[in-house]
Amino acid sequence: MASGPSSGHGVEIHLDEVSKRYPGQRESAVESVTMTIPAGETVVLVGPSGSGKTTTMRMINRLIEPTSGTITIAGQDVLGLDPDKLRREIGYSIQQAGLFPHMTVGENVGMVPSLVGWTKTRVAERVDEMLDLVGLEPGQYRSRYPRQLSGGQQQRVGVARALAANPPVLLMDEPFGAVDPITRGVLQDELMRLQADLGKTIVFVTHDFDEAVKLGDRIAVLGDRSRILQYDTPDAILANPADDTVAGFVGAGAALKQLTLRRVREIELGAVPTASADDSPAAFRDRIGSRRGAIGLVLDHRQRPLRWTTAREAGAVSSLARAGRPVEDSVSQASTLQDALEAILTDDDGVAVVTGSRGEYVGVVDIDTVMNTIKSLREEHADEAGGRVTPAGNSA
Ligand SMILES: Nc1ncnc2c1ncn2[C@@H]1O[C@H](COP(=O)(O)OP(=O)(O)OP(=O)(O)O)[C@@H](O)[C@H]1O
Repeated sequence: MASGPSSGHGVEIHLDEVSKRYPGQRESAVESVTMTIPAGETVVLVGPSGSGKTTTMRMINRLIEPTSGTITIAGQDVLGLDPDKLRREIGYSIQQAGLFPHMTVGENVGMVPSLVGWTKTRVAERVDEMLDLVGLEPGQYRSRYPRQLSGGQQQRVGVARALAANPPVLLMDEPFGAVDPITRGVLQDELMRLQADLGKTIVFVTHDFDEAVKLGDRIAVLGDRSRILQYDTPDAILANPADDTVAGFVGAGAALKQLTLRRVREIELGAVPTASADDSPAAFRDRIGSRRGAIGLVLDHRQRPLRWTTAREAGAVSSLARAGRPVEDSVSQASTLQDALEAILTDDDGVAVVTGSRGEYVGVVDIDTVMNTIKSLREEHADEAGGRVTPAGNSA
């Protein structure tokens, strides 16, 4: 393909009216799918079992041959390329890692680079580099066999293998489907970290909508025969599912899931009166005022939150260092709104204090701020929905 495997940067993939009918079947498994997967983005295909996600994905590297339609990668028609060469230029990682059991970890990871003719030394270096990248110490793991690894470690090797020849495109078919939820979360975080550096074009298949929300720049929700029900950003799909089927797939708690996509730094923070611990309690009492629910924040000499206090509590002590109650918890500007909501719900006064990179006070969030954010997100996407553009060839 145009950019070649060595440059490694993501390239655009385009599917144009792609269909697949398996031999002997009356109905097609995939019917006329048209979609563009932008260069450098992670696009997640989600949909119920049997909707044709795997079939769609495998046609991209021609593990399955399309019955009709065109697929281009970086503008090149994949049907015009040699399938073996094509597959070496596309990383592929599957559930249960799909490692060769009789090959060591190092041999598995180095397989494609060896096949495409890298020297032994270069392959060995690359294997170690890749194992490092996915958090496996090369000296400890490169000579093991897959059965000597945990499920999560095998998945890591699977990802290392897929990345080894630095392909511009990565196809991942439920790569984290077979591990426990905690390991899955860790592997998802690692993939996001890797992708932030690598900028591959990733097509990712999953059943798990939450995984799609977390990993996807865009999500394609597929129905029967891979019909595209909605293809949009996670935010837009959560705010405004295209129809009842998508809404059902999004599941309960769409608004809560949306909160995981927003960071505290993106919203307008509120403010409360602040004083330093050695300020006059009486003066601070007056500044907080007697409005119902009014509270103030006592800061230390480095502006870090120390204590919450009401006017009455401030008036009852000789030093603000003992006023009210300690600040138990704070959120950072990088926290998600879901974290902020958690902090608000567990705080006695329903307020979360937000701190900057040095732990200094920068503002507060309360339930009204969170609700207003959700409301404006919904309105924003409702406006978009008025003029929604559906992928060509699909009636969403
Ligand atoms: N080799 C095959 N021969 C005949 N039919 C097949 C073949 N492979 C898949 N199918 C059928 O094609 C349809 C789509 O299968 P596919 O595996 O692409 O779906 P999927 O969405 O990936 O499902 P899952 O989430 O369960 O993996 C299914 O109805 C399946 O039975």
